[in-house]
Amino acid sequence: MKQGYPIARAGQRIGLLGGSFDPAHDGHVLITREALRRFGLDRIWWVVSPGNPLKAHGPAPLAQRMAQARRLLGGDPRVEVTDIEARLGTRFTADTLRSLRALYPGVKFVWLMGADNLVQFDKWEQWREIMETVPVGVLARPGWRTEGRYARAARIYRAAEMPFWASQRLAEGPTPRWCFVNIPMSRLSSTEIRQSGGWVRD
Ligand SMILES: Nc1ncnc2c1ncn2[C@@H]1O[C@H](COP(=O)(O)OP(=O)(O)OP(=O)(O)O)[C@@H](O)[C@H]1O
Ligand SMILES: O=C(O)c1ccc[n+]([C@@H]2O[C@H](COP(=O)([O-])O)[C@@H](O)[C@H]2O)c1
Repeated sequence: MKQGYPIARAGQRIGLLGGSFDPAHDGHVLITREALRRFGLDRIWWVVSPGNPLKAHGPAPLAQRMAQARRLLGGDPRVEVTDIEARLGTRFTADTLRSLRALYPGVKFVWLMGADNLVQFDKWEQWREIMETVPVGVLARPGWRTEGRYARAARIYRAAEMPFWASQRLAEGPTPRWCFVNIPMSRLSSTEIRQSGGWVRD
């Protein structure tokens, strides 16, 4: 594997949590720990985005966000903070996933997101390709549980939804498949932290 790219073995179940992490907070840590357990994952990579294609304002510098995310995680060996999108030169998730599949044959990737992202998922570039090629794990977020469950993408792919009690098998088997899990929730958000002055950009 090229330098700077995370290591993974064929057969490993790896969750990908994409985000701006501007800054990372305990809500991210909570959903990461829950996703590991609920979706039966071996590892989770935090895919720190160079910039969300749907957001008009750019985030803090990538290096600053990566360093803060690593400090927050405190060296949990199951979680890796990666700048893989900057390395791959991808911005859209569908492109990132296509590149990762080619780079890591045999690795079982799962795309993870909070319920708020499921609501706007049908606006993402080639979102159907994402659904058709990668299992998707959705984690409850305060204020978004109901909207998430009835989002357009959720309705279109209702037949591919796995029951919560089978969530541990999300990474195995044919796609499309997705699963929504109710978890203990955190109200934290990066927007609120930024607005309260809790994150000063370099
Ligand atoms: N408190 C939370 N509960 C559940 N999911 C969350 C929570 N915070 C973030 N997420 C999820 O983590 C991923 C990355 O989130 P992101 O970096 O955008 O943080 P955010 O707090 O949503 O930021 P912002 O407020 O800037 O939109 C997204 O899939 C998002 O839905
Ligand atoms: O591919 C897309 O069209 C797309 C549109 C919006 C968001 N995303 C991804 O969703 C993840 C969460 O984004 P954000 O900015 O809400 O933290 C992050 O990995 C983004 O690259 C992807």
